[in-house]
Amino acid sequence: MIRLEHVTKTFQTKDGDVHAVKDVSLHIKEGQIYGIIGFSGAGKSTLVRCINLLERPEDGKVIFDGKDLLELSDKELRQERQKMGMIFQHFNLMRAKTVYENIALPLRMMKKDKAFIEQKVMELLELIDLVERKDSYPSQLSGGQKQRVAIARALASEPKVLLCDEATSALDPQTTQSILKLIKKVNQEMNLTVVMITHEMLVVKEVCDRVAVMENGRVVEKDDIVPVFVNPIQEITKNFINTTNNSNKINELIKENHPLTQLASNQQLVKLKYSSSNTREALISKISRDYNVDCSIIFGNVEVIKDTPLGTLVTVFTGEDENIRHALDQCKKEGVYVEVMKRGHID
Ligand SMILES: Nc1ncnc2c1ncn2[C@@H]1O[C@H](COP(=O)(O)OP(=O)(O)OP(=O)(O)O)[C@@H](O)[C@H]1O
Repeated sequence: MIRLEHVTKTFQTKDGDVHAVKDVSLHIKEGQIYGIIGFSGAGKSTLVRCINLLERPEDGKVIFDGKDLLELSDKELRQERQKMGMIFQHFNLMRAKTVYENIALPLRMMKKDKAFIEQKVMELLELIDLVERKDSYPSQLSGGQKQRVAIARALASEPKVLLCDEATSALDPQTTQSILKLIKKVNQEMNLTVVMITHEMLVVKEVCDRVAVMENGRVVEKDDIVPVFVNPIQEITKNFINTTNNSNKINELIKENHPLTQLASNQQLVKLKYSSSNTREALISKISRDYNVDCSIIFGNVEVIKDTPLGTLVTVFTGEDENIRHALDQCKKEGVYVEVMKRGHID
């Protein structure tokens, strides 16, 4: 659906060149919800604005629906842009227009007739559950309601893609959930491809199928969502993931040499992560029996990544070195992520 190939965007400023996006290649498939995460200034907004050419990259290709957008005439580009809706952190609604008129705006620009507009806007108002507020003005709505109107306006031209630039960043956690639910719904019911820029891993965890992590203009890691959560490679990705649960607390306890993490010479402290719901009990008791090791869990957590449960266990393994090694090899064979966090040593 969208293929970015070696996209590069540099801004010339009076203080010199700002390399906002450097050599980024991504493939966003039809029907996917694709997250782009990074800290402020990482280049996320610039990258997403390169997708609809609100920013023109100086290098690379932006291929949408098989067409290289950089090769199109202005008229052709306008047509392709109609297939991409966009929503923003601060909603960008027209203050002097009602909810109804805000949603109707793109249809009026497309010169659709009155009956078509009426039907489409009412459909969209029902979708966003705001039929009763059709004559309200944006200033009379809550943040969540404004974002719903912005989503309806973005969907009015029946786009194939919805670009979301920090769409939930100005909203409280509960309203964020309701907007994410709406985005998931339109993704599933309308087969809409969604690109979500965010600095919140919780948003990615809730809705995305795939994620790219940006740092200093580059994509430093990209993968499907479950593998990223099970086995993040880059430090920045690990830090983002740590914001979604408290399993990193154990690292602090290790640093402090907390009694929970003090080990005898025949013990190892091991983090296990698994992505299917029934692995835990069966695997732990099985390896304990088969390899003659004791496993005592000191931390356990299950979180749901999109719709997949992902478990984390921090476990003290007690036994012969050789036996623990075999037990951990068995875990790896079963698809469990294994990280030895600390080994006991002979004083
Ligand atoms: N029009 C512009 N002119 C000059 N520099 C720009 C322009 N737009 C963005 N930048 C710079 O490019 C870099 C990337 O900015 P961008 O807004 O893409 O990052 P971001 O990850 O979306 O951050 P944020 O979440 O804060 O918006 C920053 O250093 C920013 O200052």
